[in-house]
Amino acid sequence: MGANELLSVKQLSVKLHNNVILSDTHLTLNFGDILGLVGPSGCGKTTLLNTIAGFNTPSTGELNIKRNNSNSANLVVQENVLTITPFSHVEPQHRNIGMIFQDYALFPHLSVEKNICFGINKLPKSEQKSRMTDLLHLLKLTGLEARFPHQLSGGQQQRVAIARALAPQPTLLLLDEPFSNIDARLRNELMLEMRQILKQLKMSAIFVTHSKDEVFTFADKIAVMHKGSILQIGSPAEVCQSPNSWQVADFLQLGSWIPVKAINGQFQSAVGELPSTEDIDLEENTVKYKEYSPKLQLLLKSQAIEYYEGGFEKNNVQVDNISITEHGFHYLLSSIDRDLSLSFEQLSFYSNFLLTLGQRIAIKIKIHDYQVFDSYDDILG
Ligand SMILES: Nc1ncnc2c1ncn2[C@@H]1O[C@H](COP(=O)(O)OP(=O)(O)OP(=O)(O)O)[C@@H](O)[C@H]1O
Repeated sequence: MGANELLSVKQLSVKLHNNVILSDTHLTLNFGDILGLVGPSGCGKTTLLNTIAGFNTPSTGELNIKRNNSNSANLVVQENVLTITPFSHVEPQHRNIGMIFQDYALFPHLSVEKNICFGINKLPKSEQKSRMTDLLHLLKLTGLEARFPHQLSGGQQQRVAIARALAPQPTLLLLDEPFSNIDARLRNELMLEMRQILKQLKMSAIFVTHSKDEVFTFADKIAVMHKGSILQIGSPAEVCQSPNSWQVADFLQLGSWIPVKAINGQFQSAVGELPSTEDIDLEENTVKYKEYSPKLQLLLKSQAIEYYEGGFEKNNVQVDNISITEHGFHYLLSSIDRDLSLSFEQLSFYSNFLLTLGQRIAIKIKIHDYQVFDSYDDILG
């Protein structure tokens, strides 16, 4: 493992009740990084988290977890690396990992104080007291130590769950959908505060979420999962700028999709020909599509759409839906061209121009570095 790596997962597969849930999964996490696992429901996010925590056993592959808290290369010694394989299981309590469950799993019959100290009750009383006082302060829970979980708000319960997970001073924190039970209005504020706390503690963390907004606010890196594998891992900016597959771009809703046909390197669409591909390295792009695939899709961001005012003879779309947002009017456009192979129904377009429902207008694509993906493999399953 590299000096800065806290966790490495190699060729991991996991079977549950004879079903393959994870296959050939690779992942590395550096000290101090917060990684968000995202993907559609059922893709295996919780299974991966539970396998790292030690609640599932790998069928193949290997996990390596460092147990020390330091990222200083010369302090890392081999004995501090736990290696977990199908033949060498390490119990969850020996992994030095803290886990926060979606429902927080606080002990209802224990006070805040006893919940927090649950995992450190073998330490001397003075040490327990000192860690608890620090955590109460850090998580703004001072004064609530005698309360029971049912006497706390959802946000306070989450803070207690975090304090309890941090008390044993884990190397890694795992959080399963940590913000899903928090009121939508408070969620953003709480995410920013929790992120600050984890950064202050230099704590490494992996969290699971369904929400792209959550992952962009809370994570340093994101891993997009699909059908039991990680498709792409990188910083939010890297993944948004260069999604490596149709599934990644689609899950993160990076733009609208319109069908295209490739004819000698030139793409045709229901809103005209795309700018020339002369500058595009087709060799490189062939990893994303096969020229004759029947399901080539262009990823189109609203800013790449140019509106021709008064160009009615070139009308190619009509306005099917209008809503008002903080970015101006949001229109959903469908193509007028009914060529089934190229028509589209929901092109998202933000503009300050006032258009009316059913109005036909002309648009043009103004991008030069467009991204075309092949969604055929996904349709085949
Ligand atoms: N104990 C189990 N035995 C058998 N199959 C399971 C078990 N736990 C989960 N699965 C299956 O594994 C797949 C992945 O489940 P998992 O909970 O890891 O997905 P997820 O991405 O976290 O989903 P969600 O976002 O809906 O929570 C699902 O098809 C689920 O039905």
